[in-house]
This record gives sequence, structure tokens and C-alpha cells, in this order.
Amino acid sequence: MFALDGITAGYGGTTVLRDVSVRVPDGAVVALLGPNGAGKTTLLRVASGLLRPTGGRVLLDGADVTTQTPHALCARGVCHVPEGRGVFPSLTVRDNLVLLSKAGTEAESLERAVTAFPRLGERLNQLAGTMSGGEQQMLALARTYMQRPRVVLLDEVSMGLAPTIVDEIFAFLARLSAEGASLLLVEQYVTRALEAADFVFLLNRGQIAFAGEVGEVDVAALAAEYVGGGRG
Ligand SMILES: Nc1ncnc2c1ncn2[C@@H]1O[C@H](COP(=O)(O)OP(=O)(O)OP(=O)(O)O)[C@@H](O)[C@H]1O
Repeated sequence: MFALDGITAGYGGTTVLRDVSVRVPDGAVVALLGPNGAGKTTLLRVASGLLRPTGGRVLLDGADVTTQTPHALCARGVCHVPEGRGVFPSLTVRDNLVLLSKAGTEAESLERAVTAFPRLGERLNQLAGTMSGGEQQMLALARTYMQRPRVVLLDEVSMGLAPTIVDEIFAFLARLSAEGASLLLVEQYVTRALEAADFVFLLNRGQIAFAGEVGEVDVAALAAEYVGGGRG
């Protein structure tokens, strides 16, 4: 179980999150929804070790991992696919992948990445920065997938992409989940997020406004209330 327990966090003197608790059971897909500025990205930054909270704890199987670096957390199986993708634009696709592979596992890691997204296999020598937005997102996801994560933190991975690419990305997320990973999914496409999710948390003005199982209530109506209907 990966859990955020009573998180309070912000930037400088501004508090963005107040006493936020989110649980991601093993193997579950958890959607984190909420309007712009609610604090979703901030919560993922706390979860991934990028931002130190001023209160509360990040827990992995009951162990306090609040002060771990993003790198150390990913080595323990909690990996973040950040907003904006975070690929190295001036490196080739191959080098982007190899850089994140464990020493000695490069060939196997490349194979795994290309199996997930065959399109990357056709572009191994291309500079990442010259690929389309969708291809760069696939690269970011493949880099995480290679590392066989237990918990994946995903920040609006379908943002700004064409519907067919979004379909491909959601099919990949389903595969990741079927292979046993748990997912914490921040997503603008509310309907798609709810189709994929087992649990939903709604964040509004830095606090949890609703938490429950998808199917337990009319979550879509509740989401529409907070997110303004969403897209897709
Ligand atoms: N680096 C920063 N420094 C100062 N304030 C920040 C910083 N990053 C975010 N904020 C503020 O924190 C609040 C929450 O932002 P956050 O990006 O977490 O929201 P969000 O729910 O992910 O929004 P969106 O859906 O628009 O991406 C906003 O008011 C934002 O302006």
C-alpha cells in the first residue's frame, strides 16, 4: 500500500494542500480529480519526493518515505511521470532509455520499452526533442515502465494529445495495471479516468472533497460539479 497521510504542503509561505490523505492499495488504479489549481500536481510532487511537505507523511508498506529523494523512491518502486514529460530533448530515444536502465540491463530494458510502444523502436536514433508530443509522452512512459515500478504517479499524461494517441496511452495504462502496478492518475479526461479507476479522490482548494470507490456513488456527476464536466 502506498499512502499519503495528512499531507500539508505549499510553496514559500503559501499553503496549497491541507491535511490531504490518499490511499493507493496494491494493484489499484486511483484517479485524482479536481479543478485547475486544486493542488493535484503539488500532491504528486509530494508523493514523488520532489516537494517536502510541511506536515503529514508519505508511506510505502507502512514505512515512512517522506524524506526520500525521487531517485531513491523510484528505486523502491514508486516512479513519477511528471507533467511536461521530462525527456532529454537533445538525446536520442535510445540514449533516453539507456540512461535510465540499470547497468547491465540495457538491452533487456530497451526490449521492454519497445514492446510497450513499438513506435519507439522505429525511432531509436531520433532526437527525442524532434518527436511529436505523443511520441515524447510514450517515451516518458516507456522509461518508467522499463524500471518495473510498483506504484506509478501519472500527471496528465494525455494532456494535449490526439484522441487516437490518448487511446494508445490508456491501453498502455491498462497493461501496466494488469501487470500488477498500482497507479495514481491525475487526469483532465474525467470520463476516461473514471473508466480506468477503482477509486476516486476529488481535490478542491487543497482539500479532499470526496473519496470513494468508483461505482459506489454517481461519481461522474460529482466530478462534473467540481471539474466542470471535464472532457472526453
Ligand atoms: N512552484 C510554485 N510556486 C508557487 N506556487 C505554486 C507553484 N506551483 C504551483 N503553485 C500554486 O499552487 C496551487 C496548486 O497548483 P497545482 O499545479 O498543484 O494545481 P493542479 O490541481 O495540478 O492544477 P492544474 O489542473 O491547473 O494543473 C496553484 O495556486 C498554483 O499557482
